Amino acid sequence: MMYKSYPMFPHFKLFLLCLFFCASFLSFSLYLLHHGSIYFIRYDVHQYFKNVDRKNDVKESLDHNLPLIRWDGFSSYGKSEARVHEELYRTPQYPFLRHQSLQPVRKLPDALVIGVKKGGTRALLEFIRLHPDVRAAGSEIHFFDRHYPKGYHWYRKHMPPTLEGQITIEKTPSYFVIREVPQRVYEMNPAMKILVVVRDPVTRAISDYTQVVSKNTTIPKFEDLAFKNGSQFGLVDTTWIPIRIGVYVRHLERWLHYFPLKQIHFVSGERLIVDPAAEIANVQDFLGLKRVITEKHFYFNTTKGFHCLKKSEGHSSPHCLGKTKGRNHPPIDSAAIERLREFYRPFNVRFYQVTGINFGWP
Ligand SMILES: Nc1ncnc2c1ncn2[C@@H]1O[C@H](COP(=O)(O)OS(=O)(=O)O)[C@@H](OP(=O)(O)O)[C@H]1O
Repeated sequence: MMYKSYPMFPHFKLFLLCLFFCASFLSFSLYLLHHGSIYFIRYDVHQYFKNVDRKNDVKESLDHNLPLIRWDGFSSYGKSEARVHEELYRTPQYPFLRHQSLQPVRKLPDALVIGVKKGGTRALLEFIRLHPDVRAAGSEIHFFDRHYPKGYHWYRKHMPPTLEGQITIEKTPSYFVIREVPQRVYEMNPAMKILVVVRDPVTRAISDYTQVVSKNTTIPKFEDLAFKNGSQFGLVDTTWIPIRIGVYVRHLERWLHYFPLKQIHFVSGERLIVDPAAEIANVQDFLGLKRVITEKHFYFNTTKGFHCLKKSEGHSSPHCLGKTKGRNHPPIDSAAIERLREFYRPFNVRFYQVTGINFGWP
């Protein structure tokens, strides 16, 4: 009788079971659609970079031209929520959000600090790398002068890992003066942003000499090296490298053969010492970065006699550049200094004309 009044009962039970599974599957799918797409996108990005890496291994391809992967992981959020998240994601103060979204990747540099030696290149690099959108190779890589035959793959391996939107910077001060370097940089990336810190060439030469003498106390006096034998500060020895480096316009002309002036930013080494925030503001503009590094990041250390950093990557406490930066220079005969100023003056004037900047060197 029971079976007669509910003839469909056994199938009905099955029907209910199916309904339960369908409902569960549907809600799980909806959940995935809402939250899970982020993981699929992240996986795609990861795969993309893996493929890029593999391609580079084989072809040494120019990965500076790789398109940036745009984040659209919030597309499944409601519109306003997506905007809020996207804003947070793009704000430099939230690197951890970025960190969650992309695999870091080593890229060839977007910008180079090419010189000049003893101009203040370390200070520039340490200051600009405070910016959350900048990653820098810590040491001088010397790719374009010493290690060029090792190829782009080798170079890229020496770059720090970056996240989307971050730029990579490398500094090797000898690049400015080595003949082959401009062409090599151009061939790798004609859009390379180039930074040069320049300093009064006489002070620069003395600084260079100070470094040499600190390693080898037996070398002759500065005056004996800077002038031809017995010329009594008459004939400047232009074969001596510390003198040659200071003829900036000659080196610059070689770079201008490959790069337009607007792609080269000049930093005044003197201003970098007295007002680092102002110089770094211009550098941030040149690199297309938000002005994040300001005077708040620096303090003047009276013992060192230079500006130091309140904190930086790898340092949570205030610190200055190392003791090889900001050394005392040996006393140099004033007549020798005057003669060197005379020697450099026409080259400096030409340099001001070419760059359109008067650096005000005496
Ligand atoms: N904040 C701060 N602290 C210390 N030193 C500073 C700073 N800003 C600029 N400078 C000047 O940087 C000079 C060294 O230049 P470089 O870093 O280009 O030298 S190197 O080519 O990398 O060896 C170094 O030259 P010397 O004074 O001759 O040692 C400094 O004058």
